[in-house]
Amino acid sequence: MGYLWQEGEEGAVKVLPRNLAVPFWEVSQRLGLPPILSHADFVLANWKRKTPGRNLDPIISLPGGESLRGFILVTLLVEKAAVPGIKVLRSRKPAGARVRALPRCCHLSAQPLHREQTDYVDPAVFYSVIRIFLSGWRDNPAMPHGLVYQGVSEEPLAYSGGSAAQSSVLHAFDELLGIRHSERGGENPAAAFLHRMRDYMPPPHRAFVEEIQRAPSLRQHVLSSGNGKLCAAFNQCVSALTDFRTHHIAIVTKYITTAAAKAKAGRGEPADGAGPPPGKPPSLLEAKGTGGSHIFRFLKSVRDTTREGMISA
Ligand code: HEM
Repeated sequence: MGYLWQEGEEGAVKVLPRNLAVPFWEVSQRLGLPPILSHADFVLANWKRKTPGRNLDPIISLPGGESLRGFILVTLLVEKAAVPGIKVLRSRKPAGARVRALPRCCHLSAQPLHREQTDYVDPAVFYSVIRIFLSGWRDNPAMPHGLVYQGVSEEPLAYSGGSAAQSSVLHAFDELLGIRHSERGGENPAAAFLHRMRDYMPPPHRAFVEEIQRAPSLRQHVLSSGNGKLCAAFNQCVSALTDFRTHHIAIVTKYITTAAAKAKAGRGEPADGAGPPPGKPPSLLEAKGTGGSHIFRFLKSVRDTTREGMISA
């Protein structure tokens, strides 16, 4: 990603030389991941302890200094906060017990997102320095034809950039609660995007999400139980997930929309130590996510479908 984007979006490299492309391709094939930086590489596997039992540090880095470190580690904390929920989800306890245990776990995931992201990641650094390095070469006007992986394919290949949309956590909770983003009337770009993001998950994570999708419907179980307490617990989970997505929209507004406006007005100077922005602040992806989706239309549609997953009394 560093090699590709180091000159900014106007100087993006269109051909990845053979000595980088071939090993990258082969390692990715072995891992069952696409040959581009993904959530799995950048967050899930990208941490080490500074010293045994002490705080964490990322293993691989990109420009962005302390803000990059914060961005990686806070995202990792959200994953960690979801662990109790995932454990409940995997447990063999009866469905009712699992629904009752879940609301507390779903709530946890939102906490680090809105509190700590704001404390540790400078929006100007995120927008002007970090973001471009997460960009992909699919649906990206800076690289409309994709990237030629020399020695792998003569035709350019197109892949979406790294995004927490590739995390299995939200996909797993959605499947568990029966929140089907695809049911909002046939062809739904948000659903198609989210579904495509599963190709960027490590194969066991993808298999886990698909296993939950195939399992008997928890929602149906709660509905047919006629048990008010169970319905309330189920709705608390849906509500926690909706809140998480609402907070996330606020984060994206701050880190992309407001930061872009400040950068345009020349008021978005990254703090010292973040490294220089690669070229001009990126503008081509202002309204689009790193995965190429139209950000707010996409995020709001996903949030609204989540809310619609509530069971009415
Ligand atoms: C500076 C902080 C962040 C920014 C600017 C940001 C930005 C975005 C954008 C633009 C998208 C749209 C999809 C794409 O094209 O990539 C997205 C999706 C998503 N992000 Fe973030 N994000 C941030 C932090 C996080 C964190 C910490 C998490 C938690 C793990 C997270 C979870 C998600 C999820 C799950 C989606 C898919 C949509 C959904 O399921 O609601 N994001 N994000």
